[in-house]
Amino acid sequence: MEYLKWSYEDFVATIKIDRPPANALSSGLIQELSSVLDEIKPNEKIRVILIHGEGRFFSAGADIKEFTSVQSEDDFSNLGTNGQNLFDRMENFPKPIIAAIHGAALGGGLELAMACHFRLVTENAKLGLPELQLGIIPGFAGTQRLPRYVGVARAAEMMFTSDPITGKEAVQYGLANHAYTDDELLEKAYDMAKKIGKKSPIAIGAAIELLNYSKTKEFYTGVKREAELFGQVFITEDAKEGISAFIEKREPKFTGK
Ligand SMILES: C/C=C/C(=O)SCCNC(=O)CCNC(=O)[C@H](O)C(C)(C)COP(=O)(O)OP(=O)(O)OC[C@H]1O[C@@H](n2cnc3c(N)ncnc32)[C@H](O)[C@@H]1OP(=O)(O)O
Repeated sequence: MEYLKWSYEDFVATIKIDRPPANALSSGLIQELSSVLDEIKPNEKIRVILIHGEGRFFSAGADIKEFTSVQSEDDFSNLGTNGQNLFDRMENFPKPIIAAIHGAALGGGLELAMACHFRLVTENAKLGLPELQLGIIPGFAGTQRLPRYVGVARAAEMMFTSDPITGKEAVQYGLANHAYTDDELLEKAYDMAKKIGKKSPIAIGAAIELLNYSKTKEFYTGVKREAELFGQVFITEDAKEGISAFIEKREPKFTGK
């Protein structure tokens, strides 16, 4: 494993995202996460998964630098579908997955966290979907999951302004369950994971399946349309401008083309 470090103890697997400087979710990292889930699924010594990030952030999202090597609408759309599929698998995974978020969970980083069964945060963490700042749209099912947690109006504000909310606000809005100090986060998250690990894995698996019944057919129609538009928006001049502006560390100038 190049980008993930993981181990398990007390029925809890801890997966650390370790891809400096921002734990950006490259296609290689997404592939590794999928392989880790393959290993964890049959392992009876693992009943709960805790995901967190090494360094300053949980994850700053999909790897914007990798975007510059993607050429076509279809390739970009497929990149979105890959992430959507992994995150759907996580949400339906038979073992609970908890995200412990410090620093920032932005774009794909928040989409990853939203696919976990719940989120614990630090008070000052930044959570947001800033893709519109890049002239693109969220593409790992964030357009469908964020409104389920915070409501359509708040999701609209977060996406349209690209402004993140704090960990404290995330708890108020229902996006995260609890906010802790930086020092407390991992210990509290691990304690909670251990507590869940003492439950019957059969009952927990059944509870996860039942919780996911609230996901409607519209969700899957929505993520399919998200993948199409993710590709269509990516081939615009505005997307080239937004991504270049990020890499060149300047404000983008969008023209509507
Ligand atoms: C389907 C999904 C789509 C997406 O997820 S699109 C991506 C959405 N995410 C974002 O737009 C977030 C972009 N990043 C930021 O806004 C900022 O960064 C932070 C708030 C996370 C941190 O800001 P600061 O503390 O000022 O650090 P820094 O100098 O901007 O970043 C440190 C290094 O990390 C690289 N980096 C940050 N985010 C990404 C990313 N998402 N993809 C690739 N690289 C990233 C930077 O470029 C830089 O690198 P260097 O030190 O070489 O200049």
